[in-house]
Amino acid sequence: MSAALLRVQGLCMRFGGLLAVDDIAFDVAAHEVFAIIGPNGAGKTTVFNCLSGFYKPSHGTVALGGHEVAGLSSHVMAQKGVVRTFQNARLFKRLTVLENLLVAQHRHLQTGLLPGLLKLRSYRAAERDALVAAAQWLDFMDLRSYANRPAGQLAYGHQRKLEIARCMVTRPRLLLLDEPAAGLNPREKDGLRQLIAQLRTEFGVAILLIEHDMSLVMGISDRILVMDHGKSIAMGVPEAICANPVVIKAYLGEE
Ligand SMILES: Nc1ncnc2c1ncn2[C@@H]1O[C@H](COP(=O)(O)OP(=O)(O)OP(=O)(O)O)[C@@H](O)[C@H]1O
Repeated sequence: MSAALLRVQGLCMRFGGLLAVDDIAFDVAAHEVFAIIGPNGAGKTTVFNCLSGFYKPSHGTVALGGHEVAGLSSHVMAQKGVVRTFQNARLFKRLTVLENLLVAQHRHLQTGLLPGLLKLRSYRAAERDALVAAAQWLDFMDLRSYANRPAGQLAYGHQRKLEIARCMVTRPRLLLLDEPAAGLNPREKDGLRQLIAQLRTEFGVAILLIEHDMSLVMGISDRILVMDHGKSIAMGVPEAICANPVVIKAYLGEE
């Protein structure tokens, strides 16, 4: 396996008396699909929040491409190529689908106020590039016919696709997907499975996902970390995780 893109070591997150994340360690390689699973309240989302700049970890290190990034803001993490989706799609619901994709790039590129006010050539070029990239992702996600609709009016499955497009339009190195299959119908889940495979192979992004849909997780993940009560209880390839009695007891057994 190639060198780690993301290396997490000794990660802890404490909320008062609760150690929600307790000494978690794992690597994600470039182009890898890595899943974190575990029962409700295991600490999965808290790990995501620590990796994407929403929480400053209580302890531990997070290295991206060999550089320490623990505690940086979500905005800086996005500039470094780490972006995420949320359990419930967080979009600018009153902006159009296209505008959502443009805003994502503006926040990312930071062409600056002055060039924008003066409409300098560099600003116009950035605007044009942003439109081209947005159009490409609208096509790729089959959302072009909704381009001028407010995002909040899209069907839920389309909103989830738009949220992933909004991440991808910033050309991330690592995409964090928080329960991407939640609320999707079986056909949409099949589409998601294909989409994740394509994002990795065609766009070279590594994917870290939290997911409760075991069929999806087992079908798309290279490796899986299982958490329970904040701790890591198993890590390995899907076949090994499925056959691990500790995992079956803690997680699969409660289905
Ligand atoms: N901001 C917070 N303040 C206090 N406690 C928190 C906070 N965020 C999470 N927790 C607690 O930390 C623990 C882990 O929560 P977390 O949301 O990370 O679990 P999870 O594995 O993502 O669960 P789920 O699968 O239900 O989303 C839970 O006991 C939760 O109540």
